[in-house]
Amino acid sequence: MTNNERVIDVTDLRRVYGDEKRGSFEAVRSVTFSVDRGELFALLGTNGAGKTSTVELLEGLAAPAAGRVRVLGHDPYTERGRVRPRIGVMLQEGGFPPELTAAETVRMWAGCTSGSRGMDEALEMVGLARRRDVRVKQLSGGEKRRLDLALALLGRPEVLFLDEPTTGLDAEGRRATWELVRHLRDGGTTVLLTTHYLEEAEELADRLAILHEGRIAASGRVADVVATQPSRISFELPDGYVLGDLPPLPELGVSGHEVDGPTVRLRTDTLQRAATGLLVWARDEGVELRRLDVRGASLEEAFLQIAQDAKGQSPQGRAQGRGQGQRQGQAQGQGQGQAKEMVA
Ligand SMILES: Nc1ncnc2c1ncn2[C@@H]1O[C@H](COP(=O)(O)OP(=O)(O)OP(=O)(O)O)[C@@H](O)[C@H]1O
Repeated sequence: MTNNERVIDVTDLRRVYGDEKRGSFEAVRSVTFSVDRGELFALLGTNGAGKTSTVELLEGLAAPAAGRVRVLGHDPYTERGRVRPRIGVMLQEGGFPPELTAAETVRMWAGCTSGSRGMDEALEMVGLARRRDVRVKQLSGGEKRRLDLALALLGRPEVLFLDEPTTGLDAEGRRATWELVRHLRDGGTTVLLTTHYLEEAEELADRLAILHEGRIAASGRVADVVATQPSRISFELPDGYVLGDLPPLPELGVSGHEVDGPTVRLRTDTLQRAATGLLVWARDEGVELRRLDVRGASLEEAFLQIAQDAKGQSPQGRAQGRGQGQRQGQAQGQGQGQAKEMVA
């Protein structure tokens, strides 16, 4: 539950690596977003998009080149002492001493954390209670990630930063971590998550931002980001039929189509109208639309499209994009004559 208290507030954030002498690189370029108390916010993006670079600034591990960061009302870099005890951080790589056991690792860490949750409780929460006496070097990759999470939870943080928390976990471990993160969020913990698993963001995030080359390419509630993408209908044309035999696609609210042998794929922002129009047509014709598949857009489709659009806007992306999409028709022209040839 959120209560509109801005726990994370980021305005026009920039991060630059290197220097003028060796050459510099701007990894985070004018990023602005905020996260309310009790909200789970996901940062998504392709490799190198700038997720970790952004999160590190929020954790106070580095100072921004420009812009403003506030976590719990404080600058996490210059007021680290005020912010650090109230946040939990799960980095991408824990780097624990390999000879210590899981329990010793937690005990060592607990010594550096104020307001500690008990060691047993932390290990229990991440499902490592039975592995407490196993040395870190003997833990699996997924177990190490969970140990990392246990350490982040020790201080009963108000804000939890999770950088790719389920990378390396099997399906069961991933589900268990989702369950735990949801439970923490429901208990009022504010969570900032980075992930490459779009299903994870779909499952957990109240809101998200998609980063591309250091900029936010799209943001909002998951449903709103997904709703920017068209729904899809695919089916096989009945024997003896061609695309031009269907009702006019613009009248069905179809915004684009592809024909691949007998398979027709339609894109539409008015799914019910298009699906109804097609089914009524099939009934009236007395034919079956084989392999009929009707589906709303997914976050994965939205992500891929947004990343592709963002790439297309960079000079390099435009050059790469030339020549793409030639097989895709626009409903306005419909290209039915050409499609007839393709399916005849
Ligand atoms: N210490 C550094 N020095 C120079 N460049 C860096 C440094 N750390 C990251 N970068 C560059 O900054 C860009 C953003 O990296 P970052 O790790 O923030 O991306 P990311 O979105 O977290 O990627 P991934 O999903 O692969 O973890 C990349 O081009 C990366 O090569």
